[in-house]
Amino acid sequence: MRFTVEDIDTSEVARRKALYGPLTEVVRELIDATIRTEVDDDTIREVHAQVRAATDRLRARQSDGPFGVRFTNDGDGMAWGNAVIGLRNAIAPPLTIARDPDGTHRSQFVLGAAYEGPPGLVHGGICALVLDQILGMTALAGDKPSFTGTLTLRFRRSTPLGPLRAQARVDRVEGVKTFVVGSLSDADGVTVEAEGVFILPAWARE
Ligand SMILES: CCCCCCCC(=O)SCCNC(=O)CCNC(=O)[C@H](O)C(C)(C)COP(=O)(O)OP(=O)(O)OC[C@H]1O[C@@H](n2cnc3c(N)ncnc32)[C@H](O)[C@@H]1OP(=O)(O)O
Repeated sequence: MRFTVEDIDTSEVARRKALYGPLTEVVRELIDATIRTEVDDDTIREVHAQVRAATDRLRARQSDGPFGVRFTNDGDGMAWGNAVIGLRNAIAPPLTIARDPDGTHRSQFVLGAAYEGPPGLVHGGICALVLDQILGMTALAGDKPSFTGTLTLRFRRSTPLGPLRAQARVDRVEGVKTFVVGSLSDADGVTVEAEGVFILPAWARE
């Protein structure tokens, strides 16, 4: 499992954020544009060649596998490949998740065309993806890892593409298990309710 430490300071983290963040954002826009474009066939073929060339340039030097979850010496996490919050992951919406003083976690975000399931609606698996992340981050206590053991969703009504909110809070802790509840909402209220059991794995117990 790739939890690694990188010997870099905050200015280097800021430099990398400023470098990679805009690249990820333009690729995210490219995904949306690819779904929604109605330009002519020749333009599609030209853009295809340009994107192929850009991809080949990035591939000229790359890591062997996924990004992993990296930490600085100060313990700041860089989950930059994460599918929901990753700074370098263009398929991440991305979510910015804030923690209230009482431990509740919240996020406001927009899901566009790339997250469609039924027409105009968010794919159910994407709802699960977003809720797994926010419930999982809520379950974390200190530097202990916590893995989703069970995630239960109730889709109360369809979730429209567009602006959404998610929130989660710890319901209770029983030994190595943390029970978290949360929801996904649109402007009219809750669309999906979630309950999760997050577990401190045996290999991380003292
Ligand atoms: C930065 C934050 C990011 C958050 C990202 C979102 C979170 C994720 O996506 S995590 C990835 C998805 N999840 C996984 O891949 C987990 C795969 N499963 C595993 O690794 C293991 O089965 C794991 C860790 C869940 C449990 O294994 P292990 O540590 O051996 O547990 P074990 O010692 O047998 O059981 C401990 C307790 O948990 C319970 N338990 C075990 N598995 C489960 C489960 N799947 N669901 C509910 N309870 C469970 C047991 O009954 C036991 O309870 P009790 O203490 O009352 O007897």
